[in-house]
This record gives sequence, C-alpha cells and structure tokens, in this order.
Amino acid sequence: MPEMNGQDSPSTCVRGCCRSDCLPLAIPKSDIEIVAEIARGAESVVYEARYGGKSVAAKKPRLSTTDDMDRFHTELQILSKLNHSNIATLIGARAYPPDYYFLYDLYEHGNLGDALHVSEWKPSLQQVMTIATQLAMALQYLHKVGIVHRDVKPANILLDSNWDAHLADFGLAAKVTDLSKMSVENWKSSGKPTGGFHKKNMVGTLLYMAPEILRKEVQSEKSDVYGYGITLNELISGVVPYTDRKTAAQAHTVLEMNYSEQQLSSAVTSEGLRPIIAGPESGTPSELSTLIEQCWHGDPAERPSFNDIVESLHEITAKLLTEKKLLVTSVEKPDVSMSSTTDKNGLEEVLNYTQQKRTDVNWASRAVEELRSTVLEQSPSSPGWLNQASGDTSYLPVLSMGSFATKGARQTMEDTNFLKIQLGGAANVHAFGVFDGHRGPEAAEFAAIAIPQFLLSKAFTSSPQEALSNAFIETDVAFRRELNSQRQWRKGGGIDWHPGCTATTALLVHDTLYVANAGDCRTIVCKKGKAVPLSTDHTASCSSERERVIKAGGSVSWRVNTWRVGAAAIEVTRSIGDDDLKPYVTAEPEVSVCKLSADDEFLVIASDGLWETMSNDDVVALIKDTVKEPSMVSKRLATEAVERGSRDNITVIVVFLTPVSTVERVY
Ligand SMILES: Nc1ncnc2c1ncn2[C@@H]1O[C@H](COP(=O)(O)OP(=O)(O)OP(=O)(O)O)[C@@H](O)[C@H]1O
Ligand SMILES: [Mn+2]
Ligand SMILES: [Mn+2]
Repeated sequence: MPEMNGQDSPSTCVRGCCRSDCLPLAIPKSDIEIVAEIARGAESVVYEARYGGKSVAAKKPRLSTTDDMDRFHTELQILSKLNHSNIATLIGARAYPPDYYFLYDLYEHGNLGDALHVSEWKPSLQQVMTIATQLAMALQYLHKVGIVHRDVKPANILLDSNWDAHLADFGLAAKVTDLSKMSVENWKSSGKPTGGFHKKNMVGTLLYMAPEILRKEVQSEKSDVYGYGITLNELISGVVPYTDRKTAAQAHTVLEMNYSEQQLSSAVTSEGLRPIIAGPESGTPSELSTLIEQCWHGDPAERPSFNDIVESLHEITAKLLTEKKLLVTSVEKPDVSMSSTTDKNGLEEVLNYTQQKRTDVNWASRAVEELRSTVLEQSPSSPGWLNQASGDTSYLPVLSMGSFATKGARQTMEDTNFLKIQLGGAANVHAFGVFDGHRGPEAAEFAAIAIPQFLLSKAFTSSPQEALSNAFIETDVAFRRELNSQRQWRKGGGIDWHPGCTATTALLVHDTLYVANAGDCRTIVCKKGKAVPLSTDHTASCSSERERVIKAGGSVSWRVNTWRVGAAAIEVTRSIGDDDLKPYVTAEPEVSVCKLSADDEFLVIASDGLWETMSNDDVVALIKDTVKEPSMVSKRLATEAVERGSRDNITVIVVFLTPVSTVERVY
C-alpha cells in the first residue's frame, strides 16, 4: 500500500518549495515498479508503472541542468494544486534525487495526436463537441486560477477509456504574474533543446505557437487560445497543421515544400498563414469554423477568452441539437470550484481553495484507481446490449439533456451525478445517474465514477437489468473495501465514519429504458402528458421495506418525526456504503423496464431535495410551462424547489425524448 501522508505533516519536495497536504511527494523509488515504456519525448520518458497495486503513468523528466531542475519544481508546484476533471490527475511524485518522477492516472487511449494520426481515430461530431468543450473548460479553469499552459497541442491531450479529454504536460506552464518577467528568449532556451532530433520536435510545437510567441513578444492567456484553435481544427479535420495527409497532393503542403522553421514562422506571423480550415464539406458547422478562426486570430486582443469559448460551444451545441445533428448535449457539469473562486490576483487563495477540496482523499480518483482492475468481460457468442444493432427496434427517441446541481440551503454539497452520452462509444446507449450522499460526500463521489464503469464491464455478458444490479452491488463492495483501507491509514480516527449514498441510474438502450434505484432519489417519465414514476422510494416509511430490513436482521424505529433504520437512524433503507448498516440497508437496486414510444416526452431524474417539495405532477406541470432547453429546465426545477422551502442539496437531470425547439415557449 502507498504511504499516505498524515494530515499533520504535509509532504514536501527535496528543496521544500513544493508541498501538498494530500499528495505524497516523496514516494520511495522501490514503491514504483516500471512496467513498460509508453513514450519518449524531448523532455521526458513516460512509463506505464505499478504503484500501490494500481497501474499508473510515471513521467521521468530528463534533468541535466539547474534550469531543468527549476522547471521540475515549478511544474510540481502547479500540478499538485490543480483539481479539475479535464486536467490529468497527479497521484504523487518522487521529488528527491537521484530519480525524479511524476505519477499520473493512466489514460488508456493515449494522446489525441496519436489517436488521430497513428490509430486514425475518426471522432464523431458528438465526440468533437465533447472534447472541444472539455478542453475549453480545463483551460477556462486554468486561466481562472492564473495559470497559462503554453503548450496546448494534441500530444498533450490525453484520452481516457470513455474518450473524455484530460489536459496534460505542465512542463511549460507558468503563472500569469510571472509571464511578463519572462522573456521569450530565455523561455525558449530553458525549455527546448535545438538541433538534430530535437529540431523536429521543435517544429512539432512550433505549429501550435501563436504569432506573438514566434515574434518573441510578450505572451498571455490568449496564446493558449491560439493553440486551442489550431488543435480544434486538427481534431475536426484529422490533418496535421500545414500538411495534407488525406489527399494525394502532398507537394502542396507547407512542410513538404521544405519550408524551413524560419519560413514557416514568418509566413504565420507576417502573411497570416494558417492550416486549411475544416469547412462545411467535412460536415463542420459553420459556427465552429468561425470560432476556430477567431481563436487563431493574429491579434491576441481579438481572440475570445475561454469564458467566451465555453459559452459559444454551448450555443453551437444547442443549435446542433435543434438541427438534429447532435442527439445529446455535450457534458456540462457544474464545477463547484469555479463558482466559488475569487478573482485573478487571488491565485494563492484559489489554489488553496482547490487544495482544501481534495484534502485527505479524492474519492472520485480513488474510484478510478479501484476500477483499474475491472475488465470488460467479453463473450464471443453475444453482441451484448452495447453493440445491439439499431435495426432491431423501430422507435428511436431523439434526445436532448441537461442537468443542474446546487447545494441549496446546505453548507456542503453531497450530491453527485453523471451523464454518459454514448456509453462506451455506442451510438444509441446512454446512461444517467444521480447520487445523494449522506454522512459525508465520499460514497456519492465514488459511485458516480464506479457505476458507469461496472455497468460497462458487463455489457457483453449480462442483460441490462443484471448489469445494473451488478454495478450497484460491485460499487458498494468496492467502496466499502476502499473505506476500510483508508480507515487503516487514518491514525486512530474513523470509527464513526460510515458515509453512504442513495443512487439512481437510468440506462437507455435504443428504445428501452432501464431504471435502477436504491434509496430515495427518483426517476419519472412524462407519458402522454402524465407523470409516471419509474422508481419507488426506499425509505423506512414504506412498510414492505421495513419488513425487508427486519427480516434481514436490522431494526426500525419511529424517531423524531419518521421511521428510521438502525442505530444510525437513517431514513433510507437501501444505499451504497453505510457499512455499519449492512447487510440490511442493501445496495441491491430495484430495476424497472420501460419500452419507450412517441408518447414519452421527457425523463426527470433527481435527488430527494427536489421531490421533498414538489410532487411528480408539479414537476411535469412546470416543465410544460418552461422553455424546452434541458439545462434551463433543470435549473428552474431546482430553483422552484428552493423557493418552496427545500432544505437539501438538489440535483436534477432532464432528458427530452422527442425533438424540442430551444425557442419554443408556452405562455
Ligand atoms: N498519464 C498518462 N497516461 C497515458 N499516456 C501518457 C500519460 N502521460 C503521458 N503520456 C504519454 O506520454 C507522452 C509524453 O508525455 P508529456 O507530454 O507529459 O511529456 P513531455 O516529455 O513533456 O512531452 P513534450 O515533448 O510534448 O514536451 C504523451 O504525449 C502521452 O502519449
Ligand atoms: Mn507533451
Ligand atoms: Mn512537455
């Protein structure tokens, strides 16, 4: 087991300039077992390695000069404080001689450049919009906390098993406040060796460099916007900038015409040369091409900020939905750390804030670790529900979806959710989950990651119902196992530490909806204008649940104002976690099955914070009376619940099942 840092002693690097309360920075060399080389670059070698029983990526930087050493420490200082779902997760480091390492989560599909040009992966428009949005949100976060990446390019974007994007390689990242002090001249010499093999590498990066950098002027956040524009165009077109690998006319390419570095630089800076933009012939929406052109504008002041870009992408997504070019919205997760951060010069404050958030254990990343060993079970005989051909079913709902989550009146947020569009890459399979944590957020954070993974692992060997049931039960087991090992690391404490969560997951396979529920989150469908519940609430107020608990060895009693279970006196009778109440507070879900038809208008999946003050009929009535944009509808529902006096965290997912216009209003 890896050594965890006690809360009282933050881990530090050899110099004492990098410190972290939650990440080990002094991992013993013997704890890192190198398995295989993944990539060898100008600045580092990256290996697949084993650490603490899990597969990780170990980046071993080449450190030959004191400048290299300084950069290692800057990279570690920055990395250890970042926390965003679309930034590569640092697990720890070895910041001691003679062998320095960064340990990262291992991203299964490697970097975006290789995916596009080596594996010849052809992302769908849906995947393009998702990656574009995820990357924009990562950079929005980074700029918000006052950091410029300075090396945005496909080789530095890592893809996980779900093809979700994670920005990596902070080797050139710098604080905005330090940029003006830094001349481009010394940045270049400190960062990049020249000549021979390295010269080739240099061009690789050069393609994504903004004109102001090539001109050796001062750079800013807007230089990242340029690199983002070039990268987005490459993602869409599948073409390396300034080459054209797809046509036979290879001589027309700039690089193959033997432009020297200098010539390319000067063409980019003074002639405004840019890669061939992906146009309508490739099915690229014109708004997206326009956005790319704005991003790679010659004048940094004319380029949009990442706040603008994220907003534009949402508008483009909404438009594509109404045109039915997209089935579902790109994932939008409200980022709690964004909304509560302060301004620019509060960098340290902001970084400290994000660090606080992950003090102790990051349960979402514990889930990722825990899941490394889960394998997709393959069955040669069955195509499974994931690969079921759509020809099998006559009706296919047209989806659009959105979500909203708020702390509401509470001090802390213990709800989580997920929206997995095209689960495992399957065109017509989608999954949505809402989790409501109690006695701490840990179980909910863990379950939102673990459930979709366990679900996928049985895609070929079990029916959707069985896969859902299994996912709940496996998640519960994995979470309680992880909790136990964390307990052992926490000196003395943790006896009264029994976090749990209620869970609902809706799995849509073509025209059939499977809803698994454990606890008091609820899913309803609006059918021919009427609310139809697809789950039952598992609380001790329900007599059949009380009987089940007692039969399984638990106790139920009337306390304060309602029926409650066990010594812990919780109201729900099924949950993930709550290890002091197992086995009678079971994680086994009830699963309902519903074949959809054109009569089914929308789904609402929400935590009890919504249902506490609004009936199923109230919810349906409010949606009918609202602009049919799923994110806005979700927010209106939550706001209404707060106004009606809900005291709880509220999470709402709304999924429209028939085409809706975002401009349609009912007055
Ligand atoms: N966590 C990871 N999971 C999977 N692959 C990774 C991971 N980290 C790095 N890689 C692979 O290693 C390559 C190099 O990693 P990285 O960009 O961090 O190193 P670098 O030496 O700074 O590279 P560069 O030459 O771009 O500066 C990536 O492009 C990717 O293919
Ligand atoms: Mn890199
Ligand atoms: Mn790098």
